[in-house]
Amino acid sequence: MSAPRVIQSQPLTRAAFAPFGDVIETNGAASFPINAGRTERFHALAAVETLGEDADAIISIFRGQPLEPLLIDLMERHPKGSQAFMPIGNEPYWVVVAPPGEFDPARVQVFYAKPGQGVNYHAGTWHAPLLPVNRDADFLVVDRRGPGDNCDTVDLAPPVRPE
Ligand SMILES: NC(=O)N[C@@H](O)C(=O)O
Ligand code: NI
Repeated sequence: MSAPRVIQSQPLTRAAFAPFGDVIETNGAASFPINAGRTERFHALAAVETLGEDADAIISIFRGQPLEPLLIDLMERHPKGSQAFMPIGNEPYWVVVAPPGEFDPARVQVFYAKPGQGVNYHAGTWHAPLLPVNRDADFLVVDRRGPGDNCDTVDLAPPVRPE
């Protein structure tokens, strides 16, 4: 395997992540009271895309493992639907993305997602598969179920090492 390309991570913010999808967090989000004021609703932080006939949205739990050695050599995209990851515990994770369209390795960016921060990849956004930083971690995942192939992959060479 060729020498890795180290990419410095950046904080996950709505503005920086906008070309790739949505950040699902309460920080900086509007809310309104419901349930007679006993609950705050942080409404519509992201929308679910399920393109094509007979497609629907499903909710799963992914138990992800860190990658050792931390070398990302594959990226994927889901052209027919969005994919959201919300950490269930308190573990940070790497978010490695590139804009939709033809994959351009020069446009790969790395975000460091803190506990409490979820992401919703828009349909077609290139991303590395789920990648906790330190230890196994569970995530609530909302994505598309439906006909047709919804996962394109591309090799990443040289591999990327987030930092
Ligand atoms: N394959 C699968 O369901 N998971 C990936 O899409 C991922 O982004 O982790
Ligand atoms: Ni995915």
